[in-house]
Amino acid sequence: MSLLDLAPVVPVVVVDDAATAVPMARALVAGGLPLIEITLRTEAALEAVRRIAAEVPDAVVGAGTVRTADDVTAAVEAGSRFLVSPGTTPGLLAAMLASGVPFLPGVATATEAMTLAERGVRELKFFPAEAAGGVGYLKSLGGPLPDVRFCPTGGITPATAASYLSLPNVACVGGSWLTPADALAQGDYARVEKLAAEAAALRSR
Ligand SMILES: O=C(O)C(=O)C[C@H](O)[C@H](O)COP(=O)(O)O
Repeated sequence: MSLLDLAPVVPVVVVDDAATAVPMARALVAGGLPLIEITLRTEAALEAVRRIAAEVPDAVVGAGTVRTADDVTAAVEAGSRFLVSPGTTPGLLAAMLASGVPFLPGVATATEAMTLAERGVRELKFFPAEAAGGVGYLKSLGGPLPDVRFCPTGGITPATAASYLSLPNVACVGGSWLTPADALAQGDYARVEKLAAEAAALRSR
């Protein structure tokens, strides 16, 4: 089974304070979303990955915003069990292939998806989903590229997630709406759990 089949929604989290990481991850898991992507955009990100990997065994924590080979090394050393990137360069792809963990490289065009499929990589992040063409664009890619599965991310909301999930080439969607910055800042993990439970109830087909 693929990582993409663990949950219909992958929470994409920006962690400003590593102290929020463990209770946040517990709330997401309790709500039914075990796959958690911590974006490497903040100083606290790697520490957040370390803490979740050590203290929340039911979570499958990974790193997002992976852009370089050094990011790959740091993310895996911290305990990331998967890697997600916004786009894919040859150097980054080589590092991800060598990492030993599953990864979702970012693409936004048919050519990029075909280039990765040529390398045997057929589970991809479609980013930035809404801005790059949304549901209609992914539906169009499904005709000529039926063997490629996507996790669209970028601009997806609770209101639009279901329409993405209804596509046969969409396995799950990613989004930041599960962990609003104010909820994390206030320690409102009950709100995170509620948002996660609503998202977990979205069915893919
Ligand atoms: O950080 C990364 O690796 C990215 O590629 C960008 C994120 O996937 C989006 O920023 C998701 O955020 P929303 O659009 O608010 O749901």
